[in-house]
Amino acid sequence: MDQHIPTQPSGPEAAHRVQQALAALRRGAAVVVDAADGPLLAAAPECLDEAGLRAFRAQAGRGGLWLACAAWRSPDGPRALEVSGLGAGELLALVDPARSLEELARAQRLAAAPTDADAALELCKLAHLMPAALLASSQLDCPWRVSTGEIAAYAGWVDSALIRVVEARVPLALAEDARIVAFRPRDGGREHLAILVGRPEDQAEPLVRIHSECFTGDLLGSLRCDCGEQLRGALAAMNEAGAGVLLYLAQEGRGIGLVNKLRAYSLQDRGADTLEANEALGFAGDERSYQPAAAMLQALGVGRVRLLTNNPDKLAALAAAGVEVVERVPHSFPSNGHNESYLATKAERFGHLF
Ligand SMILES: Nc1nc2c(ncn2[C@@H]2O[C@H](COP(=O)(O)OP(=O)(O)OP(=O)(O)O)[C@@H](O)[C@H]2O)c(=O)[nH]1
Ligand SMILES: [Zn+2]
Repeated sequence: MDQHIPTQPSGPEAAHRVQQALAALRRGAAVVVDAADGPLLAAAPECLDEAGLRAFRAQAGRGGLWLACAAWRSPDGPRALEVSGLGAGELLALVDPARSLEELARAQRLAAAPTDADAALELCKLAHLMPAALLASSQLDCPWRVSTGEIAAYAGWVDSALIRVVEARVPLALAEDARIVAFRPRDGGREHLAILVGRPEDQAEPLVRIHSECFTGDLLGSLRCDCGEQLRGALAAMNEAGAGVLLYLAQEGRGIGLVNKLRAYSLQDRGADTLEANEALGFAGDERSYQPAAAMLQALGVGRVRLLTNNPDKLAALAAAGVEVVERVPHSFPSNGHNESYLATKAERFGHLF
């Protein structure tokens, strides 16, 4: 048996193994999570077709197949369903967050998930897939293996350093004197961008905005949220003030990824609010880390800021990372006929200061 014994849970080699596992999951292949109780074979049901499921069964051998979902939790941990006889379409239907919870609860077929199911579910989150995993215990060889320690250490390792890659002048309609500096995460993932208006490094306390990517709001002008207005409003305020830094973080959907955000939207269309929708999918309300934002400010030599935000988490995260927030500058815009309840939920359930 190819028993993988990690020396360090974090570092380039461990990160490489995690990344290979993420890519494998996304194309429907099975990966092995080396856990305390032995190897656990895992695949993402949303990426499995019938052929993939057959291959999974062959790798799993004679043991049973379990389906775990981060949303199916009891106070004792994740729960799972015995799914040995089911087809790929049936598995997918079971993890459909819009219908499964209720049905499963009624049938009361949920049992305690195999040990270390959480690590497999975390791997799905890192792959920006739905946190649901088909699981089996396996003794067979598999080219993609990661340990639970490597999975746990991965996000922190990625966030702990950024590489400053390039700087270019990019005149913007709202701020002609603008530059973009790109910062690449340590795992070679998508770059975070700092948009510098004027010369913020020359100001004692420049305006700063931490903005998480929102494809729908920023680019398409979606009216479901306030992101587009916040983005453009921040650039205009910085232009007006003569300088500022807008950190554009590659953290779509508060860190759950665009596809999962669209899943959350579809749950919101059935009555959930933005927090409940995240939770029904098995995510926390907010899955972001502001470590990259603090690291970018430090790299840019900006240690004291006036932060454009309504989000208390951003204030706390910057302070904890050693960036002094001398002032919170409120950053709200009128509602538009589609985002009233989104804005109300931010105030009522996320503690946003309006
Ligand atoms: N999961 C999820 N993400 C959403 C939803 N609506 C918007 N987002 C994402 O939320 C993020 C926007 O967050 P920010 O602009 O940083 O706003 P904020 O956390 O409200 O904080 P401030 O605007 O600074 O007060 C973007 O990544 C959006 O894609 C939603 O309904 N569900
Ligand atoms: Zn948005």
